[in-house]
Amino acid sequence: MTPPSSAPPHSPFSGFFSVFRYSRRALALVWETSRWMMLGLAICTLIAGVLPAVAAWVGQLIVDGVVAAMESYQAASSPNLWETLTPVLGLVALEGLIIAFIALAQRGLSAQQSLLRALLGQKVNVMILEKAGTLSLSQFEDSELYDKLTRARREASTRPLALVNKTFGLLQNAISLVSFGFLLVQFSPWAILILIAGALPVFLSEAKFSGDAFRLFRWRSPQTRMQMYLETVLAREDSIKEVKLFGLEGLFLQRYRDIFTRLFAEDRRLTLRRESWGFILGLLGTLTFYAAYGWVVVETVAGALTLGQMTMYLMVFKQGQGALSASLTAVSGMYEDNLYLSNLYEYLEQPTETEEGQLTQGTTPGDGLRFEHVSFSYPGGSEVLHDISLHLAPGRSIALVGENGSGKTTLIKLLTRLYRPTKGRILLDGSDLNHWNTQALRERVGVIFQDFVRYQLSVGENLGVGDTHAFGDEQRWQQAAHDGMADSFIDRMPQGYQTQLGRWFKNGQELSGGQWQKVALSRAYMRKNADILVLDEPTAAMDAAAEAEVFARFREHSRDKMTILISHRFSTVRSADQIIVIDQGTIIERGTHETLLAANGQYALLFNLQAEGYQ
Ligand SMILES: Nc1ncnc2c1ncn2[C@@H]1O[C@H](COP(=O)(O)OP(=O)(O)OP(=O)(O)O)[C@@H](O)[C@H]1O
Repeated sequence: MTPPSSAPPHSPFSGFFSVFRYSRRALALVWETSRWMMLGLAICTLIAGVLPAVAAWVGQLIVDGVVAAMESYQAASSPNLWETLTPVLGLVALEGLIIAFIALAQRGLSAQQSLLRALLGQKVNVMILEKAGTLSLSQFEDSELYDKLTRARREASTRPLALVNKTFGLLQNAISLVSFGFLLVQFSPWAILILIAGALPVFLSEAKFSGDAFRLFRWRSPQTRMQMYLETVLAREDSIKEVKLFGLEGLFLQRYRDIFTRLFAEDRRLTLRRESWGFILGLLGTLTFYAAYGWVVVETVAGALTLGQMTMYLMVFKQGQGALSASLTAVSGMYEDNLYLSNLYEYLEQPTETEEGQLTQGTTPGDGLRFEHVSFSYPGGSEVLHDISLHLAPGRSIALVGENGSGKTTLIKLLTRLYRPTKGRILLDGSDLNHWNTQALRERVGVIFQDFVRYQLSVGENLGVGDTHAFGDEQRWQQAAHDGMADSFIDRMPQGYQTQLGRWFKNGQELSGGQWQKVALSRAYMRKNADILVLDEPTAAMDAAAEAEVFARFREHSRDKMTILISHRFSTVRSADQIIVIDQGTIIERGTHETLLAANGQYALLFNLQAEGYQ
């Protein structure tokens, strides 16, 4: 399989520097999250960068001081041990102090990093969720975008900080290196070259393998998503019932294991290659270090260096090499973080539909709703609605009837502008829906879809979501529950409207299918200003008596509203002013119950079929 076209170029180093474009944004993100902590990080980094070289230099002074003290002590006629030792002990104390400061700076770094990680994780997650709120339904149904979202959520909340930490780590090591270089150059400029030559190969291999790791991660994201999905199905209360009854655990677990085995094989291959190359090239670094070691020893024996200088150079070499390879690894790690961050920004920069309309009122108030030659195809799919025209005036009702998959719900999605027609137009009060302000439009529509959401919130809040302005308004809940016939069972619940629903949280109560439907219906009644009421299969789970009463109330409530009702039960739709029969996306019949029966077409056929079933 080939990686997707959006993957970075294959050659390990082409485009290497271009990916650093996200570093600046990551830094800006951290800066916005907490300026003080970023400054604190910078200061601690500076201290932790400079002090090791100072410690090495003081180390040299100590060794040379000890040698000088030994000589002067032995040469003196009346040696005073304390007097001879005082300067050296002073240096030892200074070294101890420096080391304590380095430890303090490092603690400061790790404390600020862990606090920043929490703040930044929250900030990035909020950014991801805010963006999710601006995406259209069709974008959500696009699997590529969904992949981007999953990838962004999985990794990107930790990556910005990782990038910033590495940037600071790099800075710290660079400062150390410059100060080490300053000491080392006095020995020989070649020593610096040896240091660099030893570390370069490891860096190049790291850069290549981190690019490979990223491409792997990106390419496999549909499989990872399938794994996450299987985890959900196997471990969530809403699916476990069916999983148990059909005995699906073994089947799904096997699929879960198979995906892991495949992914793990790839991981193992990459890890082994990465580490073997790292080891081989790392050996080169060790070799150069010991070459330099030998050189310093030779120079010391030859008398060109003091014992103190030898100790210092060896320390500087060792630490310098460590700092150099750490900086180079940080650079390749930054490359990796940048690649991951590109995910986040790709997702955040996903274009959203521009809000075209500003209308909060139509040009012909009172005209109602009109579909004019509307056709529609889902993105990438074939046409599911063909040339639909209809008119619904205030105070009137329409019922949509048709087989499964004929396009009834799709029509509602167009009306609520979750999708836009591919041909024709939809008018509300004489103005094209596209010209309406989305919020003004949505406030006019109260809709319950068949797959309404069962929120794991209190029963009152489950009603309140119907009108965000009255989300916590208990009086409005009660009124809506009364209208939707949910009040009688809510009153019997242990904590009334405060009763927690669902099983996710402590003391959560589960409702029956019909009770949930009454909650959903009441939720639609929360929308007091809505003058278009849409009920998509609102009573499928209710008993016959409840259904009859629901519709009696519904008619009463919707006297001056426009109502659209979708139902497979003919007893429900027969009282609508106009019944529209849809077949494979086309309107094939329309009229009242009586005229359609008289016409003896599809409606009459289906009605009689259902009536027979009841006899
Ligand atoms: N999100 C989607 N993406 C692509 N195709 C879809 C989508 N939703 C529905 N369809 C297709 O559109 C057609 C109409 O579906 P729709 O849900 O409107 O039917 P319906 O009449 O409401 O059916 P039912 O009575 O079963 O609820 C179906 O063929 C379905 O496969």
